[in-house]
Amino acid sequence: MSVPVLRTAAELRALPRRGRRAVVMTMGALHEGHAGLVRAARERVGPEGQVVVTVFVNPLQFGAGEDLDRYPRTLDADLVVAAEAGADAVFAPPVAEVYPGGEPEVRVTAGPMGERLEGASRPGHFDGVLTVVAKFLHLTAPDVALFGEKDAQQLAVITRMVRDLNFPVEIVGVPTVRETDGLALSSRNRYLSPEERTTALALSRALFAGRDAAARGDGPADPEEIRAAARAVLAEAEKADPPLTVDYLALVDPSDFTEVPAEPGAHTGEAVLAVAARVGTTRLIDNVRLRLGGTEEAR
Ligand SMILES: Nc1ncnc2c1ncn2[C@@H]1O[C@H](COP(=O)(O)OP(=O)(O)OP(=O)(O)O)[C@@H](O)[C@H]1O
Ligand SMILES: CC(C)(CO)[C@@H](O)C(=O)[O-]
Ligand code: BAL
Repeated sequence: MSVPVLRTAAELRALPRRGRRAVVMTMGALHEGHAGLVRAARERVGPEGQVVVTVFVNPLQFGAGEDLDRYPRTLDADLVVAAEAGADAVFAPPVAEVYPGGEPEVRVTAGPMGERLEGASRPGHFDGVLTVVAKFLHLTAPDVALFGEKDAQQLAVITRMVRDLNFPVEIVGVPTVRETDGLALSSRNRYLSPEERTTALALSRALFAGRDAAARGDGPADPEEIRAAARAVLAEAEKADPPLTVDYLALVDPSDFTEVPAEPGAHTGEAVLAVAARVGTTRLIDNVRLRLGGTEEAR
């Protein structure tokens, strides 16, 4: 099974439009989470529509000392995954095609939301993400763009950019795909040794413990109990061998990623419990959505 690979903006422009067009943006090293996004894209546009997958490791969103150089680049395998999941074309440009003048002087700024959690740990990260997402939305001109809830803050800043800057596209979030033991699929999982992977399971276990705490009782959930339940699991993993180092654990409002206040009932409706941690040299993130009214969200 094969899929056409487009390397330049000119080749992409020459791709004839067919029905509604969906785009799934990725950094490659495709896994079943990405395949799920492509299948969801196909469902959105139907058999007569068009699904374009982008594969691009965007240097602009990596900070100094991050894993830009070692990030897995597996285009041949990615083409197979994209084709099998139902993509019609893959746009995989070289860096010089996306940034012909070198680093762009003009960028999209993510604003205050881009400085919280992931943005605090990775300064400038979301400006880099939004700049390339804006470029790819212009280049692919989709009716709909799909992003994973695994990167919940990224999904929120992209949704905000599209609203604030009037991009004519629908943004759709797709639930996180997990291994049967709970680990969220991520391209960076392939950095993990078997022992590190065992420790890394604490991320999802902590989130599920927080979600269980939210579902206990009848009244409004207690944010401090949720945080404490998750923190207890992480604390154990900080003593494991190899250990986990927590970057942040936060219970936030999904629309702007501000912290949910400690008092039960002060924030009603949905919240996101998010975690970032390092195991060895690998930094992983994960999150779950939960209802502070006490009703458990479906996984
Ligand atoms: N497990 C998953 N379930 C659903 N969507 C996912 C999953 N993993 C990644 N995605 C989504 O796929 C898109 C491309 O993400 P990306 O290529 O960075 O993959 P990744 O596995 O998150 O990689 P990384 O390890 O670099 O974070 C994003 O919208 C991301 O949220
Ligand atoms: C959205 C994205 C493709 C932009 O480089 C990237 O941040 C990712 O893979 O999530
Ligand atoms: N999946 C988010 C892209 C990044 O970590 O840079």
